[in-house]
Amino acid sequence: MNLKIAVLPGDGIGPEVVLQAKKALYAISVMFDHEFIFEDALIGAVAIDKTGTALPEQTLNLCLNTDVVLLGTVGDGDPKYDNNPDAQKRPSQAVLKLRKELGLFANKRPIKTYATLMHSSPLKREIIEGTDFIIFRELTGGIYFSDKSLNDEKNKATDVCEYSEEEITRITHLAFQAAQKRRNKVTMVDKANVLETSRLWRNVVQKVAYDYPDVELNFLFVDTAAMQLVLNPRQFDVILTENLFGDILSDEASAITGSIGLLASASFGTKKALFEPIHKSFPQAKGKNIANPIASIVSAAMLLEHFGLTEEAKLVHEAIEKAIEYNVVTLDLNPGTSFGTNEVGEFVSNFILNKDDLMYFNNDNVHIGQSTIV
Ligand SMILES: NC(=O)C1=CN([C@@H]2O[C@H](COP(=O)(O)OP(=O)(O)OC[C@H]3O[C@@H](n4cnc5c(N)ncnc54)[C@H](O)[C@@H]3O)[C@@H](O)[C@H]2O)C=CC1
Ligand SMILES: CC(C)CC(=O)C(=O)O
Ligand SMILES: [Mg+2]
Repeated sequence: MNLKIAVLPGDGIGPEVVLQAKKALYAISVMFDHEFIFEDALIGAVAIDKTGTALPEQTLNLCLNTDVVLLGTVGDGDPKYDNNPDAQKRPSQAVLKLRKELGLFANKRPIKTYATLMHSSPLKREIIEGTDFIIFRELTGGIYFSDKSLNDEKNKATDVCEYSEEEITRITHLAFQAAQKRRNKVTMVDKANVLETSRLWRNVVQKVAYDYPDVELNFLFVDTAAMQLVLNPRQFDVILTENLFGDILSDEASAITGSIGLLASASFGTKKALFEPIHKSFPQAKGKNIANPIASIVSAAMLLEHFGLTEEAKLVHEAIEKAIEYNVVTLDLNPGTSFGTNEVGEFVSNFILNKDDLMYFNNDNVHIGQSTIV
């Protein structure tokens, strides 16, 4: 398959982790005889410094004219970016604008525990073992996108939350269809005891649910859902929710798996698809070779799945599982590790390339080169 991939490394750890995803994709293209053409473009603080805007026209055009987008992370940590009164000069705004322009109304975030990583989560093994669910987050509506204002005295601000039936309906169908391929259960998360938008969500979701009689639907208030996520995460199959709640709950859910550095997301909708880690730019780790690249590499696997390259995606997941199994992991998963971002990425791409001359040693100094793995 020929694929033209727009790569937006961004800021902070973005360039380091996205490089590992690119290496994995390149290795896949070699092994499966695909042609993947990568083209890098600017986004975020680096784009502001070089062009004066967080999402340059050139970047947007590239994304609109390629098959798919691989995004790193944006945001530099310097408040001069995040607090800039001009929205065009805020890195997060670039991500929102990109989502809107590419029609990415659905965001899929799988949360799954790795059998060999139970010790990395602060939660008890008996609670988290076997957790496997997906958060379907609405991505181009709600409070992040509606009207905002600050009065002249700068002592009163508003963020309006708005949703239409159409916006709710289209993602609800996708969530139910996903549930049909899994364990046939959708949990809709809202705050319908307080919010008008949540009451609309409930009505619309209930209406759509008639088309999927084989799928069980239940509702949870978001505060209860936040508690249930850490008390009994195995109860969930597909969580369907609005933009803000999905953003917050997915970061919380990462604690179940052991690190936010493990979780990736796929965004799709009316035009293009985009793949990125769920974490942000972790500016404190920039350039230190300590960021976990697995979330970004999983996002590459999700990209492959999106194009029907199932075997290829499986191999990427297998490589990641091997890295974890052999403790070739970063600091967030093993405080005594001798491996960094690059080494984990190298392990994964070498595994894909089936190299038999690896000279990796795990933390117990046991040789774990490819020849001993397969
Ligand atoms: N999509 C994006 O890239 C977005 C980025 N931002 C920006 O990101 C910056 C940082 O935000 P934070 O709230 O600190 O969140 P963050 O996700 O960057 O980091 C929070 C914590 O998560 C952990 N972490 C995150 N990624 C990791 C990785 N790959 N490996 C290991 N540990 C990891 C670290 O312990 C870190 O201290 C801010 O400047 C913010 O504006 C904001 C919105 C969207
Ligand atoms: C721009 C933000 C809403 C990004 C974010 O935190 C996310 O999508 O997880
Ligand atoms: Mg977030």
